[in-house]
Amino acid sequence: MSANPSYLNELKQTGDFLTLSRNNEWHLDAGEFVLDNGTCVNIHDTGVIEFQPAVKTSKDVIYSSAVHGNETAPIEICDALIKQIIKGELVLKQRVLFIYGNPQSINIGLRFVEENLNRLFNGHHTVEGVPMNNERNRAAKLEQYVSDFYARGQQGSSRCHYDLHTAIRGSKNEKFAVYPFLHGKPWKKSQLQFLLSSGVNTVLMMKSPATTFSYYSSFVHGADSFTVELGQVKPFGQNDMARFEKTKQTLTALISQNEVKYPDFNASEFELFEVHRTINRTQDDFSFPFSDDAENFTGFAKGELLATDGDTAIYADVEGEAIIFPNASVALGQRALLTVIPMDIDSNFV
Ligand SMILES: O=C(O)CCC(=O)N[C@@H](CCC(=O)O)C(=O)O
Ligand SMILES: [Zn+2]
Repeated sequence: MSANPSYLNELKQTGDFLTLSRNNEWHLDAGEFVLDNGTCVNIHDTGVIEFQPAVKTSKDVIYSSAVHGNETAPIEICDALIKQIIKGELVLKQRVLFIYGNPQSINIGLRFVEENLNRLFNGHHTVEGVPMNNERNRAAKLEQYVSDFYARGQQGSSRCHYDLHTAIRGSKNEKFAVYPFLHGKPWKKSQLQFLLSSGVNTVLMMKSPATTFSYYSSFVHGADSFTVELGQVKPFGQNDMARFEKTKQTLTALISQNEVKYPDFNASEFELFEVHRTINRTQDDFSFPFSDDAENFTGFAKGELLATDGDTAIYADVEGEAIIFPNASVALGQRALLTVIPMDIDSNFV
């Protein structure tokens, strides 16, 4: 590590960590400085910047975006927050680590470069017989940055990680979150209240382990961790940022206040779904019977065709089985579709 990398002066002036990361697609020398308000700024790598306020903190917060490079709204939100912090306009009360997952994929305006980064976490980056590539190396490093960040936190601090995305398709429920599989541990009403305050009233409960960034932080670090879908993919400049104001305010409050009070939990304010099944693409010849305009959360009647995988036709097996993240172009063996069904609030909530 260079004690004083040449980019520091400009970063202090502009706060533009996004451009710095985009100009250094896979590596940036580490650097550090202290803001006038006492907050320590640590740049760990390209796209990875940590802020440690001088005060005693109680939360270790991670905001990630650009795990998929074409999902720009979350990148714009994080860019604005980072600039405000570096310029001293937003004063922190909590530790926060911002991550731009895949800077090169931002530059090419695509979901990924060689391989979907969000299928490589929880150790899946390193598999015997599978050659490493930039995304596999990046997933391994991001896991390490997350581990180090949580390890340096105060004893007893609460841990959270919001991995911010946008969906490829339009969605009947514009914003929604994926609650990773908790292996039987209860879901938290306080987290649902945080999501509601962010403008997210729809949550999908996963039923099995995953290779996603949010599952990794949840499973390995016990963080309250979510994939948060904030609308539909759009190029930079075409996002209606007014639609993300509640999200930005709630993310801001979490890191700039000692304790945030949310209204009491009221089940009627949420739409909760459980994952009914995951349909993987196993054949080159994989297709959906519906158009690219079909939105996430579109329900199908029992017996209707959902997908064709080679010679296998897959039909809805319950009334109202609804589609999430249909993508016929995924790599063989990967998830091409999730289906969900409505879920009641039951005793597995605390
Ligand atoms: O709209 C789509 O098809 C994908 C949007 C997206 O990137 N979603 C995440 C969800 C991760 C999770 O299941 O927690 C992904 O597919 O990686
Ligand atoms: Zn995504």
